[in-house]
Amino acid sequence: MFEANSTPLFIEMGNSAWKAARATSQTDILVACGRGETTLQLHAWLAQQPEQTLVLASVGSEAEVVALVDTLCEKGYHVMRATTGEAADFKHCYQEPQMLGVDRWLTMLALRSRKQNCVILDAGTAFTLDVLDANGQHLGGWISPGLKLMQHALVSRSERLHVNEEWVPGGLGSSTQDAIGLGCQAALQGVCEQAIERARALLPHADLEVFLTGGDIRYLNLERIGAHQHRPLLVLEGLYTWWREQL
Ligand SMILES: Nc1ncnc2c1ncn2[C@@H]1O[C@H](COP(=O)(O)OP(=O)(O)OP(=O)(O)O)[C@@H](O)[C@H]1O
Ligand SMILES: CC(C)(CO)[C@@H](O)C(=O)NCCC(=O)O
Ligand SMILES: [K+]
Repeated sequence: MFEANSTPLFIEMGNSAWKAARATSQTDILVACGRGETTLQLHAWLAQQPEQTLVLASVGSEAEVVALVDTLCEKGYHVMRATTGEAADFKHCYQEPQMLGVDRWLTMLALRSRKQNCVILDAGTAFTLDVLDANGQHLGGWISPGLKLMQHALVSRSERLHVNEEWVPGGLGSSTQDAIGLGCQAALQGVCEQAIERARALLPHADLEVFLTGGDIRYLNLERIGAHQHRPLLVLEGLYTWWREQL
């Protein structure tokens, strides 16, 4: 389909990490190929990749993104940047359309061709919900703190509190770290379950497809979520869809 050296790298600049993927040559399937935290790490990583065309989207500040794109262009890369905008067969409901985060917009772009009612749960730095109906209408969503943000909000307000990366699983914690881990995990689980419930209430007679993405999905009790598809690269899939439609 594409020449290996003519297909771009797809890069999402998230709130705390960047993630990259490339399309396999035979199919439309994306494969994750890089991840890092700083732009310095991104430049070092890019220097080792063959691609010279970059398709990117960023939830960072406009000044940061512009500076990054300028630097990449100076280094000789051809950069295509996706921003929240308009797309055929899909309409989002924000009164100020550009205010919708590009990561959220891209997940819906990736799913709109299904013409299904979709619930999209993204558990990253922030937790986001978006509901897209079968007519391609975005009904709206939620934004709440992600797991780490919740934990750090507690720690930042009290000298006494500390968190662990991992905590002992179970119902109740018998240390501060476990109690915070379990409490925040329960909050994340709760927001996911309520999100699905709310979407069902809005679309009572319709089938709903539930899509999960974001690294913190691993902390969810998936049995309680019910039928779902786990799509770790959903934002990048949307970026790929966007790119295909620019050609
Ligand atoms: N490949 C990975 N390597 C290391 N940590 C990961 C990986 N994937 C996910 N994680 C962990 O999962 C958490 C959530 O991941 P995700 O990539 O969804 O969000 P994020 O990078 O924190 O947020 P954002 O997408 O807003 O930048 C991160 O805090 C990270 O610690
Ligand atoms: C909510 C986040 C931080 C999730 O990554 C991002 O989508 C964003 O910055 N959004 C802008 C605000 C909004 O979507 O309403
Ligand atoms: K995200």
